[in-house]
Amino acid sequence: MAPRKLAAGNWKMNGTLAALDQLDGMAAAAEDASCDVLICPPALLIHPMIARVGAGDLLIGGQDCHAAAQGAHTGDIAAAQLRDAGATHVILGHSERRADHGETDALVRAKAQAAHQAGLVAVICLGETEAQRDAGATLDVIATQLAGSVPDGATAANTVIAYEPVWAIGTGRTPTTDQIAEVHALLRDRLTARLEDGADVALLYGGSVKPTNAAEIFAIAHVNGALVGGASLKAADFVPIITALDAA
Ligand SMILES: O=C(CO)COP(=O)(O)O
Repeated sequence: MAPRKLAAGNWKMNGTLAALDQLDGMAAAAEDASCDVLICPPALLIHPMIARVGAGDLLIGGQDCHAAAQGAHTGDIAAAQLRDAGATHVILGHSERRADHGETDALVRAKAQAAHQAGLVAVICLGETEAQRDAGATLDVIATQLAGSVPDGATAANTVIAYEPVWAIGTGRTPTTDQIAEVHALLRDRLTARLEDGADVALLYGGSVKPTNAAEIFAIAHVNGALVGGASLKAADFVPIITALDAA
């Protein structure tokens, strides 16, 4: 088995019901493509999205879940509630949540465990800051985040890892292909050493992925797809990224 290719869109805190119009083109591209295609909208849009696209090939996911199965956690969402709404995946440990909500590797690991228990695929995000890269600490930072954020029980079927350098998110700046290759090789090595099917875990790159740079990024060894922010909001931008991944 090889890693399944995945084109994933993270809508972050963007989109209202009017944005559902963008889904039709994305759903059509997902039907045509052999790679997996996932959109993670704000939680309020999960149900309307699934109602709009039906049980087709376009997968819908959440952007976070609580580590507990249920209970007194005002404002939070449980993994089982995402699953109940029809989500198949949940993004965890995005750098914006690590920064805005103080999420640690241990918390991300606990959330991933909750996601697995609920039957969701955890898309676990890792990435260095610009200061960490400038200090030459990138590989150490990534290895530490990976070791701390991935729970026991992770498999290629229930876990995806997304490498998202913090300085590349929403900036239009991307690492060189060598820099991406170096991190993805480390991820593959560590996952293969730790998990029985670590060679098959899908590894995504994220950070300023656009239609113009997607093909170059998808040609890098151990890049099995992308986690796309801004360019996943419009079908005109996201569909060419899906097509590039399918062709890679
Ligand atoms: O954070 C990201 C996806 O999770 C990347 O965002 P951009 O594609 O907008 O840089």
